[in-house]
Amino acid sequence: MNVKHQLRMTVLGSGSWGSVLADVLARNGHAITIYGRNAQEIAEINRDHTNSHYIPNLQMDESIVGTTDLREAVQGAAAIFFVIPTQAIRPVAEKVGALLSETGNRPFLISAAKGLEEGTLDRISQILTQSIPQPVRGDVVILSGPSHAEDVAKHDITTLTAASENEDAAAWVQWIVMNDYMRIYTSTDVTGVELGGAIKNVIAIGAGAIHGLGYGDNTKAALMTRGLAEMARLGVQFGADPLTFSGLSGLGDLIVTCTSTNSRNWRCGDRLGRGEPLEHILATMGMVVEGVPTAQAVHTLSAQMHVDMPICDTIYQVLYRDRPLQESIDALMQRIAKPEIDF
Ligand SMILES: NC(=O)c1ccc[n+]([C@@H]2O[C@H](COP(=O)([O-])OP(=O)(O)OC[C@H]3O[C@@H](n4cnc5c(N)ncnc54)[C@H](O)[C@@H]3O)[C@@H](O)[C@H]2O)c1
Ligand SMILES: O=P(O)(O)OC[C@H](O)CO
Repeated sequence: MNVKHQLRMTVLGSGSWGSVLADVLARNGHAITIYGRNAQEIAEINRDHTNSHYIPNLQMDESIVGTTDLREAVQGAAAIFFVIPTQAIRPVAEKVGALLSETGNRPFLISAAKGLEEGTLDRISQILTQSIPQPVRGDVVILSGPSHAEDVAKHDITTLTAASENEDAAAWVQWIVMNDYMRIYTSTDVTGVELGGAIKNVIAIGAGAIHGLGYGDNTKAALMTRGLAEMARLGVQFGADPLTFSGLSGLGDLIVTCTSTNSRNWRCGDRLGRGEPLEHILATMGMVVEGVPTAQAVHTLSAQMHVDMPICDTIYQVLYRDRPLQESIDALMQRIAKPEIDF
């Protein structure tokens, strides 16, 4: 265990990643409150130090305090981690903003979620800065990278990127999260880190789908490599550094999400490939599948920016336009021949 100067921090979201991140921070010596909306789950965390629905293999640090009271969670926190589904971040952040205006603390805002908001197409850093007034917030930091909660719960060696426009804020998050099984790198490319983390979820649905259909390793490698090209192509249009997509939040997360049965996005795709309807998959997953709403946002964003993203678009057509999977894959293969590097 890595004992550090104790800070009081809050994790918003008592799902799989929120519970594991809270545990990492508590084991690092910090005083952690975890906020959840489900009273039963929070009672279980406080009583048994477990979260059996979301992350059964985690035994949480006993110092973690669970609450369903957002005010109690926010008050006095040096940092607030947002670890809830992307589509829920704006309403929660607006409440946090109102509470911070009363409580007076000015915490770092750290997003560990990965996605784009439907409708606005905003990244999470944009949602946070729009929803929480500048005078009551510290710097925004994005924490992203290959990190299945199930593996971090086992203390598997894990690497992440902390990205912020303010290098010092990224370094602060690096310092509070790092220990002997978590190694954190810093970046100032917030846009690149966020877009990589969001778009890899869409590609992972595709990776699961081709597995479900019976395709093999060549096809998976093709999908991942060309998917990476698509995320970089969109990212550079927003000013991201193309090299960021070869890093932990891009390629690294693409590898873990496209090759692991732990991935909810991969599992969603696999079940689609086996012929299950999307509505049934989402209703029975019991956890968030970020790639589904993000596929819609990426579809609109790429059209607005005139960026060619045929794999993401195919996944969108399958998810939202009921286009048959096999027919979509055949159409992808029949596109006009082109050079590999085409930025
Ligand atoms: N699970 C992982 O391995 C992992 C790793 C890295 C990043 N992430 C990202 O973290 C985010 C959260 O994922 P997760 O795996 O913890 O999801 P999850 O489905 O396991 O849990 C989501 C949690 O958010 C809560 N929630 C949903 N809407 C809410 C609202 N309006 N207010 C308060 N709480 C709300 C749910 O009750 C649940 O506790 C996602 O963006 C995901 O991509 C997940
Ligand atoms: O289970 P997934 O597909 O939501 O992926 C979780 C994390 O983003 C992996 O880094």
